[in-house]
Amino acid sequence: MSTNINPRLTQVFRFVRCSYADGVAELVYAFDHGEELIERVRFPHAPALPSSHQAAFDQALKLLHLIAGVSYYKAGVPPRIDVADGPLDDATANLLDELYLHGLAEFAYRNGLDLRGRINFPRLGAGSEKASSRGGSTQPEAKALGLPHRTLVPIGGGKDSLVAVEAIKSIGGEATAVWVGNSPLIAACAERTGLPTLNIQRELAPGLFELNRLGAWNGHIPVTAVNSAILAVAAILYGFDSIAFANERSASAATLEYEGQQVNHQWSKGYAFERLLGDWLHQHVASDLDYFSLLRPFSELAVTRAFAKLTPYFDVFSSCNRNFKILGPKPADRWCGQCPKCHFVFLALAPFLPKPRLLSIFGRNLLDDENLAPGFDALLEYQDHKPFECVGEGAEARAAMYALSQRSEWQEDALVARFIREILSQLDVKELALEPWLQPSTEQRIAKRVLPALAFFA
Ligand SMILES: CC(=O)N[C@H]1[C@@H](OP(=O)(O)OP(=O)(O)OC[C@H]2O[C@@H](n3ccc(=O)[nH]c3=O)[C@H](O)[C@@H]2O)O[C@H](CO)[C@@H](O)[C@@H]1O[C@H](C)C(=O)N[C@@H](C)C(=O)N[C@@H](CCC(=O)O)C(=O)O
Ligand SMILES: Nc1ncnc2c1ncn2[C@@H]1O[C@H](COP(=O)(O)OP(=O)(O)OP(=O)(O)O)[C@@H](O)[C@H]1O
Repeated sequence: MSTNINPRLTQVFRFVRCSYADGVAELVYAFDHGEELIERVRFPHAPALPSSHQAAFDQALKLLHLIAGVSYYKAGVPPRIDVADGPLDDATANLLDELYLHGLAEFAYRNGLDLRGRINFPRLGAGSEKASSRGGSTQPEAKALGLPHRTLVPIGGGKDSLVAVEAIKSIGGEATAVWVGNSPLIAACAERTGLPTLNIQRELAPGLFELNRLGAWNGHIPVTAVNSAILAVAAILYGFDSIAFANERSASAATLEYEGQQVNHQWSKGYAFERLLGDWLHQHVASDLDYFSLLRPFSELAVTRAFAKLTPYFDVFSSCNRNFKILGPKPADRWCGQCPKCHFVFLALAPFLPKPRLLSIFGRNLLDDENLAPGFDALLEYQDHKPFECVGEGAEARAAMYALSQRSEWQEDALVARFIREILSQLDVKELALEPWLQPSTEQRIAKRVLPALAFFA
């Protein structure tokens, strides 16, 4: 990218081309006629692709190109989107319109932008009723590829994916722990699972960092969608029939509502995206490739209860996202203790772990630090909205805090005592029970072969 381009002033975001050779996918983008931005995804020890799988692979790669473009599109959000390959079928255009609008909703809100009506991927037969095909696609399924009955289990370094791993291990069968990027923390968690591992490397186009320095728009992107698309390519390449994410039910709840639009930091972890991508893969890639979340029926509290039994992971895992920066310094400890993820995971594990055990994981008692009151207030949605982070619903944070307020070993800690003193009287105690949060819901799309893994949570 020539250094004098201000991406905020560009007119067109272009999906230039994508290619794959020798285990490396190249995804190429540009603003107007500026320099190319090239993202590379490296698939280690990639096997040769059988010719019967080529068409499916090409479709998955094309979707990855379109989805990963969100990191670059956001730098300028120009009024036009151009896809060099030509317009998209309705299902593909719908998926992308939804992903870019909702996945960038936090980005738009925090930058004071309104993306409604601005994101229109070019579609075949443009002018046809966009809304009519939103309700459910009638497109037939792609053919089955006879993919091996093996599961890719993405690992994020935190508690959720480790719970999913153990649930899948409980039913036997082949599974591989897979992660994108070069985090040593995630690598250590993946090793600890005892499963075979697969580490896919992703290099953002260096030009993006230059654009950021030049004052590009910047903010949150739906990174789970990017990881999901990478894993769909991997499933076809290496031969897996299932991709089992660990996105909990609570991820579908909006962070806040603004001018009639729901803003959800975790949109691409939510059920709406899971349905869109799962259906799209069945229609365009292979009818026997299943993409789903194994934790979809469960709240964050149900997940932390399950994780509390997984002691072998206590000295390796971390949910603190500050560990996962590509650039810049990482925290000295696995838990920074300052961010909403640290606060939430501490609070959500507390009802299910002996107190000394919890303190040994975090190295300190976050609920006994007055300075952290604003952080915990936001989690409880008390005088603030839920933080822009991957945390549970306000109501489940309140249920966890209430449970602690009833226990002598926690009652005197600064923030629990403050909850009892200042907040509890404003709440309806009937709505603070922990038990309802531990019940699974029925909404899920888990592949039939993997469904018995739900017994792990009984
Ligand atoms: C680790 C993190 O939280 N990063 C966010 C942070 O980025 P920062 O500038 O502080 O440092 P880097 O992570 O090194 O990124 C440098 C710049 O690169 C761009 N970028 C990075 C990754 C990517 O996939 N696309 C990109 O465009 C971006 O311009 C960075 O500035 O702040 C950024 C700006 O707000 C965020 O975009 C970074 O978020 C990452 C994409 C990220 O991986 N975040 C996850 C921890 C995250 O938010 N996960 C969500 C998943 C929700 C979902 O729907 O997918 C969650 O756990 O809830
Ligand atoms: N780098 C990554 N590579 C592959 N999958 C990832 C990566 N980071 C996160 N994921 C997956 O995305 C989903 C959401 O991530 P999330 O951070 O919520 O989970 P987690 O790290 O397992 O748990 P926690 O909520 O404690 O952080 C999980 O299925 C996780 O495995």
